Amino acid sequence: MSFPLGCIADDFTGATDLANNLVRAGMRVVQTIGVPKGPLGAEVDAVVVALKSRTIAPADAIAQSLEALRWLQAQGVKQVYFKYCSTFDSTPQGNIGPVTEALMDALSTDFTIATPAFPDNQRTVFKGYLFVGDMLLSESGMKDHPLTPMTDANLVRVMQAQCRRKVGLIDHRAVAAGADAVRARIAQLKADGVGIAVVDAVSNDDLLRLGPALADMPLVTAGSGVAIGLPGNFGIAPSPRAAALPPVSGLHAVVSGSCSTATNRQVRDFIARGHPALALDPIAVSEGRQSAEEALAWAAPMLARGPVLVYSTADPQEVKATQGQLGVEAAGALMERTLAAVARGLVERGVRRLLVAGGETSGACVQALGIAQLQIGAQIDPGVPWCHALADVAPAPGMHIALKSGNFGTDDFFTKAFSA
Ligand SMILES: Nc1ncnc2c1ncn2[C@@H]1O[C@H](COP(=O)(O)OP(=O)(O)OP(=O)(O)O)[C@@H](O)[C@H]1O
Ligand SMILES: O=C(O)[C@@H](O)C(=O)CO
Repeated sequence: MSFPLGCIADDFTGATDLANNLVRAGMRVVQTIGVPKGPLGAEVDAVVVALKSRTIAPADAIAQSLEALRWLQAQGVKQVYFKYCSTFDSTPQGNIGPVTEALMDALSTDFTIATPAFPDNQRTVFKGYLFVGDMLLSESGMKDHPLTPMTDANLVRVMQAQCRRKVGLIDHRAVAAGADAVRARIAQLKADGVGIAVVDAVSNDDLLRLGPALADMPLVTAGSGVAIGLPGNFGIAPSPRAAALPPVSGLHAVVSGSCSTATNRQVRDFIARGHPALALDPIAVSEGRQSAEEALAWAAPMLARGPVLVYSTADPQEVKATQGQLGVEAAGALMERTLAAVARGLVERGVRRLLVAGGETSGACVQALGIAQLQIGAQIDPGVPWCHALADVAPAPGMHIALKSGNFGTDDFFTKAFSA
């Protein structure tokens, strides 16, 4: 079965974020975990292939993205969307620039756009500068990111450092004037030898005006925001039917390995509401004083009463101290393994609505559950929908799972999600 829009996302929660915006704009969307081996076997309007290519070596990110592109082309897609983070997470080596150029080469196209604008989550671009809330990207927490510190908010400069092609800007004057003005600006940029243009957008209206100007572009690169303006190009309008998921019934749980500011607030809020929560300490786990089995033994009698939380979420000082003792990668890998085993054990014990917080943690949990694809449902908060999946331990009728990016969601997200 063919579908018109094919997407490649550089991480799992980011893929879900993109899929969520497409669903809200009326598309029926499936997210695949990695590149599928064959055709999908489901009737959809878009597929998002979720990779884990954000921080791997550029050559590997290119190879994986091209493999995803070949699969999408074999399904007959009309347009390709490369999704990266709304905070433009990358290093001077990539991977946003190198993957964009490799996809342009493979699609034989001489022009594309680049914009992480996602106004629903306070990511706006003006005069080529990315703002996170009221702060420039370079003044936000992203300046201290351990893997992709973002110290320059000027995206034309950031993108140019990663690209061979000339990078330009479609500024807010053109976007505010509408699709014809954007088309005229693109023609001018092409005549000046520009191959990739950063696009200003400070509101959803900007993104909706931009959409029609992208109708004939073989490749679009962006955060998830641009997605709200694309389904109209394929004659698709918003409809609640796009978000309908097969119903499931069962127990509720949250697993959190994210240590972001937002997730720390969400954990505190969940506990303050009197819900049962168990903290896993990486040092105790590394010394065998805590384990996934123990966490499951703690959770089992509690599950019938409502959602339980198992978390290793900690504040920055605790995380630093742990990393100092175990090493950054070893601490991360240990907790990903442990929380993934907890997620699997919870589903084995009857959990059928599972919320996972953190991109890496989500990747580990989805893989431990043997989930190959997710059907995207209704939004809980911007960027985070409930999804339906079949897992090794949750065969038909399956389970509902939500993958929350570290920075997304309101403080009461862990309780609100289960009443959504
Ligand atoms: N207490 C802890 N100390 C050190 N590392 C931890 C601790 N708890 C979790 N980790 C690790 O920190 C990393 C958190 O990354 P993850 O991507 O899951 O969350 P995030 O960065 O908040 O989310 P996103 O990528 O969506 O922004 C994981 O590798 C996790 O295993
Ligand atoms: O765009 C975002 O901010 C998210 O979808 C994401 O990619 C977080 O990793």
